[in-house]
Amino acid sequence: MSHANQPRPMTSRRSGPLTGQAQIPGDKSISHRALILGALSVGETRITGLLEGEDVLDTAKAMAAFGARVQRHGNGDWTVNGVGVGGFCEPEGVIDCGNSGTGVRLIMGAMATTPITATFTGDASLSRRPMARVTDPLSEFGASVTCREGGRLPITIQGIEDALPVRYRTPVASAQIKSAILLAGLNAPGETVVIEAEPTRDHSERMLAGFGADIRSETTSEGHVITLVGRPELRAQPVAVPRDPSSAAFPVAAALIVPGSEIRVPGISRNPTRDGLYVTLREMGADLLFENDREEGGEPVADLVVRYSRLKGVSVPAERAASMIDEFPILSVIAAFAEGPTIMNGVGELRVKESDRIDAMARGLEANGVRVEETPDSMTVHGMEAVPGGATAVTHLDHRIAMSFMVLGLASQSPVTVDDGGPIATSFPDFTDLMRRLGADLD
Ligand SMILES: O=C(O)C1=C[C@@H](OP(=O)(O)O)[C@@H](O)[C@H](O)C1
Ligand SMILES: C=C(OP(=O)(O)O)C(=O)O
Repeated sequence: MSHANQPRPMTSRRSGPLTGQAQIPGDKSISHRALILGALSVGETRITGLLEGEDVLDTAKAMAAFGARVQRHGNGDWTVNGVGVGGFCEPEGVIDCGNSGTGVRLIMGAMATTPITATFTGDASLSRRPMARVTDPLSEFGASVTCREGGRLPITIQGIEDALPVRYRTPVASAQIKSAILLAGLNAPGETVVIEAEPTRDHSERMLAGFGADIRSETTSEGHVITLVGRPELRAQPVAVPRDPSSAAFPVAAALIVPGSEIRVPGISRNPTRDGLYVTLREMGADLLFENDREEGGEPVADLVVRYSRLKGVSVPAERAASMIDEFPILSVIAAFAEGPTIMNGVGELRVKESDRIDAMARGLEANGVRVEETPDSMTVHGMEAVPGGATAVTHLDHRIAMSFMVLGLASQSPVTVDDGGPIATSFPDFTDLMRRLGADLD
């Protein structure tokens, strides 16, 4: 699915104090995985709290195309009757993953060791993104891959029947590469091993274990090593999807930079592979209070109270990047209101997300009067007392760029406009209404 083709400009304006409770939607990463693992399981998986953003709805459609029975029963309430590991049927049509890198990469992994053929496509943003990082290891299982030059979509994969297990060191820190390999390893005999130089989000490991797979993670001299025993019978599970810390980052940022604000964000993830932004904000002097630590759906969560804070710039270490990889756009907005520079290191991966996020944020911030310096894998934002605003930022079909500049405009001197807010629907369809309920002036 692709969001409306007509660009939808949005504008945000300097707002009064934000107050109230921000009910964040379900985690996008966990939602994708719940649908895919449900489809690869025997029995009925009931999912509650599923994110009903376009990315996830595209994955739901894809799982149905591969033969699972996927049904919506109410807001976030879904069931998936799976076909078992290796049970995917050959889809009749092309699998359109819209704007979603997670969707297309994990689904290619899930089907690569089943003897069926599938063709994958996506929107203009997804079609620019590198896919060889996933199709290369899938070829090592024995799958045949046909793709556009440069390893980009559209891609046709002919899955292999007698796959061989793979031992693979990921070339960059990427949970999508890791997860695609693990999903392919489900239908290979023996042990499939993924080695990461540094840990990335561990939702796949947690959920594969929850569905009955034999999977273990350990840190050795080689790095972070994940070992999966192939050909398990995955058992259908109830999945309660926790709320998305990457989506929560936007109202959290707004409360931090709009004077007089205090908001509450219930049930936010405290998964250490996802909390780098909150560690960084604490270092910047943010007033963050986490309460009621608990576990939901196998994930650590807590309630967060955020208050407006006078912040100072910091240097973010490169080894923290993976645990906050999607939060750098909104961090660069927060940094614009901090005292001194905020240096973001080891962020080269931002250049191959839905957009080149370093370039998109640097150009948009500069247009709105903020000084930014960049290198191939770093970005430095120089904070200022009063951010001018008053310009239009180009979003390049990137939801997090759009939401970041909508937050900027809530505290800048003059309004901020984005050329197209449509892509926000891929991850946070309720963003505008939720922000308005907190008192934000945007449309
Ligand atoms: O595995 C996932 O669900 C995701 C992993 C991240 O990508 P990489 O791990 O490939 O950097 C992140 O950018 C994306 O939003 C979701
Ligand atoms: C990069 C992101 O998602 P994906 O890779 O799934 O498109 C994101 O949500 O910021």
